[in-house]
Amino acid sequence: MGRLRRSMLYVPGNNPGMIRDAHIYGSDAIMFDLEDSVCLYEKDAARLLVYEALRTYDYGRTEVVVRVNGLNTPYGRGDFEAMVRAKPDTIRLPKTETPEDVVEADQLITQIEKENGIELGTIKLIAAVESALGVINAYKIAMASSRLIGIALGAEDFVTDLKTTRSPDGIELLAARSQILFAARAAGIDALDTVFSDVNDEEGFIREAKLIKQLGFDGKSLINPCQINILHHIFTPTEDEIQKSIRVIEAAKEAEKRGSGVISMDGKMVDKPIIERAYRLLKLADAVYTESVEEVWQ
Ligand SMILES: CC(=O)SCCNC(=O)CCNC(=O)[C@H](O)C(C)(C)COP(=O)(O)OP(=O)(O)OC[C@H]1O[C@@H](n2cnc3c(N)ncnc32)[C@H](O)[C@@H]1OP(=O)(O)O
Ligand SMILES: O=C([O-])CC(=O)C(=O)O
Ligand SMILES: [Mg+2]
Repeated sequence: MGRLRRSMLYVPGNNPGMIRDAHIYGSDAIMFDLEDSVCLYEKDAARLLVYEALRTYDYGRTEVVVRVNGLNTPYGRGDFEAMVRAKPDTIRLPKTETPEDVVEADQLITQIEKENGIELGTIKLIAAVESALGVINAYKIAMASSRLIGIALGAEDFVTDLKTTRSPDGIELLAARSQILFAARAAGIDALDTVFSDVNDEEGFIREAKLIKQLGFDGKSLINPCQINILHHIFTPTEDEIQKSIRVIEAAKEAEKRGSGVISMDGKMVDKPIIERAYRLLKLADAVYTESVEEVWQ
């Protein structure tokens, strides 16, 4: 099982207080933003602030991601130059539309790594898809670089591109979410869902988090610390699921001894894919309980 990426907390890159304390809330990743949460006249200041923070603070085991500006903007190149040298774990490329966007970012990172004596391939990439063209190209994007560890949806920009808005049940996002998920699974990387923008709508957030987990996503971007524990709770296997998985595996081992591939448990068929899911659930439970910081669900 790879790194847990249930929760990625966006932190505006121009907010010194939030940047210093971002990891204390216990999200799996923190994502310093140089793009759309930073207005044009603060772009340079934010880049400098995040650069200094990355070189100064110890964020412990939390994955550190920076969302840079795209290379088709006046800020993109400077963001890459500074951020690669500051060595976050991962750079998130916004508004990715083609595999060439990823290749261009990959080559630039390689060049900066070389110039600064950083081991090649150190900095990983997440490609965020935020337009119809990006969704159509999702698989090619997901396959475009060995640095890619995930492909993500940026729904606010996406619905704007589609000329619609976000609805409570998210029907307008279903096709894009599915396409991104297929692309991620086919490429063997993580599928990461978008932000839920109404901090005060807890019920709506829970509904969306359950939906994306059921679709198969590995996690979701967040905008506020109050969303972290709710999301982690939804992504944590229940005691019941854990016990059932243990029984499935025990029954499968017994069946194997008897030379039988398919068995029945509580009236339901248990065969290879079900056994594989049981192992995966136990691995997730193990990662959640051993790797994540304490979480209290009340
Ligand atoms: C479409 C897109 O591109 S979305 C991605 C870009 N957007 C962002 O990055 C926005 C990130 N989120 C935020 O800036 C804020 O959460 C807001 C503006 C939405 C709400 O801010 P507030 O009203 O201050 O939130 P709230 O009152 O819940 O904050 C509680 C505490 O959490 C801190 N906090 C809030 N959001 C964050 C965050 N994203 N990261 C780190 N700390 C945070 C606050 O500083 C505050 O700390 P304090 O108690 O020490 O003062
Ligand atoms: O990455 C995200 O979820 C936030 C974002 O940029 C968008 O929704 O357009
Ligand atoms: Mg966006």
